[in-house]
Amino acid sequence: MNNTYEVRYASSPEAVKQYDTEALRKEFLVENVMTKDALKWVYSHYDRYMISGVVPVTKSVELVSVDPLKSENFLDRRELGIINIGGTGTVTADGTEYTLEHKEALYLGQGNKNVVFSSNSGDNPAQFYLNSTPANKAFPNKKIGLNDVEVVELGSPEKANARTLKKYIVNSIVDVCQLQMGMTSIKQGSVWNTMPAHVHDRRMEVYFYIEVPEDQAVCHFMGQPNETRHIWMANNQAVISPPWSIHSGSGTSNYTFLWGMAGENLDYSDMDICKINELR
Ligand SMILES: O=C(O)C(=O)C[C@H](O)C(=O)CO
Ligand SMILES: [Zn+2]
Repeated sequence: MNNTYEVRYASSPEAVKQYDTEALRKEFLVENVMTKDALKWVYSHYDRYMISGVVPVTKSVELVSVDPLKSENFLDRRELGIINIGGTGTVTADGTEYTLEHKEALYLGQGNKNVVFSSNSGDNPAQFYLNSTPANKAFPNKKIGLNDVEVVELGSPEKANARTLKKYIVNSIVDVCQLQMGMTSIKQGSVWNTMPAHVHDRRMEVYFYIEVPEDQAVCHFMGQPNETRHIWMANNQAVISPPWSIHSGSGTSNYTFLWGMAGENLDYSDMDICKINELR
């Protein structure tokens, strides 16, 4: 099957307190995000956020609707964000071709019907990371190149959290209904992302860890600030962060991650910052 899906229901903070390692991983970790020549979706009931990744190697892959959407076309009532973490690729949307180089992004608005993903070379295929959220208005498609992103330098080497955050799909760059996406790269010698940690009960979030060396790992922290849990993660794995949860990580080396979110507002800086010495 070229297009499959898996549903993840939402869990309450009280329920998650009781989860063991296996249950936490089953509910929140997405182990296989990037699929060769096919699209496999995770449909989260947190803000009906959808997560997938496609690596077209031997053929082009078409975006088709999946059963939970009950719509003829995938984007009839949705918007889609795409970030390419592989070689050069092309996304064709209703006949318009968008070439995405490594770490370039594309926003596709509600109403696109025929969307096809392809790689320029099967030897160095594109790796399209996809996030989709419900939409109620058709905004124009827009490519976001490396010169279009908003860059923010955060943290410091002394606190082991020096990192570069790049905003790709945010409402100061592209008109969106609710989707926001970007990329944060931890600098060499630093290990922490999103520390001090924060919560934004208005928006859920999904992290997709990339550029984690094969023999290394990232420990992702989640939970309410006074009741945290952790999930050990490998390269190219994603984790769903409920709106009531912190989302932060520490690696055994430096790494990069793509973040995406959706919910009540489009205010990236609307975060309730946690005091580090009050985390439990
Ligand atoms: O390193 C960071 O800090 C982040 O990348 C934070 C995410 O962008 C985020 O959590 C946005 O709400
Ligand atoms: Zn956040």
